[in-house]
Amino acid sequence: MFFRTFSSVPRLSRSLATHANLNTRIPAVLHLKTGESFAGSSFGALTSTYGETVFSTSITSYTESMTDPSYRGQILVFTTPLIGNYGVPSNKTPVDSQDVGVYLESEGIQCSAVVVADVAEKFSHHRAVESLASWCKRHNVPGITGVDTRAITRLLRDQGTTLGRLAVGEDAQAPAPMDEEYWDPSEENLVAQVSTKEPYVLNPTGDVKIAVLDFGAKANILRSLVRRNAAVTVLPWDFDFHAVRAQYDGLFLTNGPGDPRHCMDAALNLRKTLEEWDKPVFGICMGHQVIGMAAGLDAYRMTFGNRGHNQPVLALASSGSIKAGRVYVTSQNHQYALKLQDPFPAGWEPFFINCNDSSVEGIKSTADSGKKVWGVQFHPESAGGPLDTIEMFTDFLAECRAHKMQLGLGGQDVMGAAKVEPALAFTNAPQPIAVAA
Ligand SMILES: NC(=O)CC[C@H](N)C(=O)O
Repeated sequence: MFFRTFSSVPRLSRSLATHANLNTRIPAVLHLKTGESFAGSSFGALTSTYGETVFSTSITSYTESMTDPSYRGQILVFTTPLIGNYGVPSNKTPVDSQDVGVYLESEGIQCSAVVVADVAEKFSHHRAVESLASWCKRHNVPGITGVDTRAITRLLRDQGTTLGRLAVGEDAQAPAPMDEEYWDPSEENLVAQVSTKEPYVLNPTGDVKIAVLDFGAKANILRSLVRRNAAVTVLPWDFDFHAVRAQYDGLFLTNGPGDPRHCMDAALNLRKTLEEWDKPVFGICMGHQVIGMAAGLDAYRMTFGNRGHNQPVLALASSGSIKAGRVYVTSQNHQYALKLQDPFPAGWEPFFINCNDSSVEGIKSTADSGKKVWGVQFHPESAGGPLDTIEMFTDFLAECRAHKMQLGLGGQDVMGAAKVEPALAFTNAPQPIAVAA
């Protein structure tokens, strides 16, 4: 196989030598399945790994990105050259917050490895408790530094997301893996690995009951609901929501890693719910893709996806705080997207498109469909990224509250024949959910 080795950028190598506590004498090599190899130095865990090599253009928020479950199975290349300069905060929720239990986006680092031009071992931030290198080491995640991330990014942009291996220490001396040795995370159902195994409840005294199907939820999605006083029940991704729908005022579908085709059953279940239920439904990223598949749209794999905190999207329709014709700057992390088709399935319309590549960034139910369903490919909850679309959470909960009020006033069960179970007495402890007969 054609094999090229790119050496480190000299300027970066010199700056590396000034950092203490890195494994700077320990070699590391990033191999791409397409035949290129990039030699640098190890930081973080002294272990080798496989993954899907992707790049993110985010300038800050490396801790949030690395703990985002949607990055599961990915070797994350940061295009910003200096990463680690503000260290890593503790991942315990501050005592004044009763919400989600973690400060970052999940309990631990989710990506397989990180690729950084110039990792900073010296860090400075009032919240920082350790360096990026020591955090990676504690979570057994390897990193490589001193490589030309510009060259890697240009390759990935041209040839698309590419399977890779980060070889560390003695492994770095070994030849590049054979094609069949590369691990392809898209073959696996990564959602099943990261979703909660048991239902649990946050903020049980909230005034509106929201069920969350967890495909790999970022903590800030849960925080964004709880901070707007929703009582949030987080359910496993494959939970039979249809059977318990009567207990909730709205349904939320989260982000999640991997190929959305692994979630086709969830989409088919959702289709059943959407046929019989008119309460509000909101989905983000994987959740949006699941809504789209339920609506009859196809999902496809993009060349290199969109990852970064500076993706402009144009609103095509007005809804709540979103105004048609405005451009919102958004946080994104996805490899797949819904196909734009003409006409759209009956009862659905495009909501946003990406200003860079014209990909579908959102869909919604039409005003005359009698439904209140929204899906967005980007991340309104940010963490990291701009807060341009954060009020979509307020919009969603306002719709859930309005719907609940109508029910209260009319005293009618909108599900017709469906039997309404008495609300469960939830606590914060994980507990089984009663399934309506
Ligand atoms: N952040 C997400 O939910 C990503 C969704 C899906 N895994 C994709 O890559 O497109």
